[in-house]
Amino acid sequence: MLVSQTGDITTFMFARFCSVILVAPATLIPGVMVTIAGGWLGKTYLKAQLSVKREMSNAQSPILSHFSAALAGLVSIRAYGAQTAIKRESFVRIDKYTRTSRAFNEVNRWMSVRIETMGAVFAAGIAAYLVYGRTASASNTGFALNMAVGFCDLIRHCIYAVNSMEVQANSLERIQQYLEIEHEPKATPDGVPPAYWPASGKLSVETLSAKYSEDGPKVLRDLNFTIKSGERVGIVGRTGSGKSSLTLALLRCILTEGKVYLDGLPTDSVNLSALRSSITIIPQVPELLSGTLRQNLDPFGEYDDAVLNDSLRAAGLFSLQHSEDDARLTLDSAISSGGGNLSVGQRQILALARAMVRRSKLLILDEATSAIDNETDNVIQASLRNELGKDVTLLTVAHRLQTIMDADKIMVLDAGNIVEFGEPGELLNDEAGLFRALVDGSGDKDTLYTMAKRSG
Ligand SMILES: Nc1ncnc2c1ncn2[C@@H]1O[C@H](COP(=O)(O)OP(=O)(O)OP(=O)(O)O)[C@@H](O)[C@H]1O
Repeated sequence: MLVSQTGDITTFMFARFCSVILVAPATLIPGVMVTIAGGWLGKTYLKAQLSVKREMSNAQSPILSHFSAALAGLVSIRAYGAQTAIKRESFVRIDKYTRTSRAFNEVNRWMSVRIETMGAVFAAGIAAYLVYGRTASASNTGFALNMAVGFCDLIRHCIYAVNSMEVQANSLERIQQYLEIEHEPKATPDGVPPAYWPASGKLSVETLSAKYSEDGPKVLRDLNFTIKSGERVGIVGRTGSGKSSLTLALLRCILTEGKVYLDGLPTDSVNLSALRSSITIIPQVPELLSGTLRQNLDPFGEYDDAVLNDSLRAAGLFSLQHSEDDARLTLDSAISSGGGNLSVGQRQILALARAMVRRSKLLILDEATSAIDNETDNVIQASLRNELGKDVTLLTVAHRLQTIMDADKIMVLDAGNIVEFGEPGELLNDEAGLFRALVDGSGDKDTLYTMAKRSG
């Protein structure tokens, strides 16, 4: 649209210029000079204006983010009496923005003053020439003057139009950059697995390596392991050892090499959407959608309320709330964007309920490191132990060793390698083992040994 607008303005300019030349041919040279001068002014203005505009946009976003952060934290600001500090910071940011926007307006004024002066001199020159020099008729003089004044106005409009085009072309460049972001392969009909898949949670991994980018380092190195259907496996390791990367590799969220078989089917031959809908991952802080709790559990309206309530009960939500509590969660409770009106523990319980509704055979739990109160944590652990089907394989990325001491097996990762994989008691017997070192180094060592003995 801007291109056609610029084209229209140029046509009008040309028509007006020709009209002036027809009445007063001697104005051809001054007219061309005015056009060239206008072009030069426009070029200089564009150069200055683009960088000032960039500064202005850079100064604008901190104000907006500061305002939205202040709005989100209004209660804390009042509670801690931080109004003055927030106001002071707002003024600093507004001052910075005002300085740049003042420079922006001054650049505009610089251009307008010159174009208008040039137009006035041009029109006055033509008027003097037609009245005292060529003595054209009154109607021709009026016509030529009208055209000349409009001509200079059009030069200014043309400069503004080209300028807006340049500014908006920058936004197009940004859109282009987003369009060029690498996409995951699209779902194809060939990769649709049979409807019964996965019938079990058996997981086999052969020489699985993974990295985050083509030229990045390997974060998982040639992992080989098999997990029987229904087994509970705890994944432990020091920070950065590759625990979360392993969960992402199983979901093919990062670049992988090697083979992963879920219920006998190689996952790289399965559609990504089919693969991801058959595995449920409960991240440390689960994301929820804004809507009702029912919509979050069953976004496509496939299950009736009895099934949904059953999953909430099995996940342990009802044991945490009293029936007379007005704030208790029900299927009709409103959930705000991201699940912001629920605690992390409640969100994990809902994510667990979601996994139960979907009857996933492979459940990956990234244990919440953020403070979950003991009662909620116990409820989640009890639900995982007692309510999941016997054929559901559970992988728990553990940050607290207590959670996985009664697991069937423990996988210990170190620098992207599996260094130990076996039953907890067996690993504890290895005095030089990493798992033993982790247990011995933890504050609740005695409890952990007792737990391992009891489950062994
Ligand atoms: N988005 C990423 N891009 C590139 N490298 C990453 C990314 N996330 C993690 N890594 C790297 O992958 C390696 C394994 O990290 P990962 O997050 O899997 O460890 P972790 O064992 O889950 O750690 P933590 O217990 O702290 O969560 C680390 O070396 C880390 O630097």
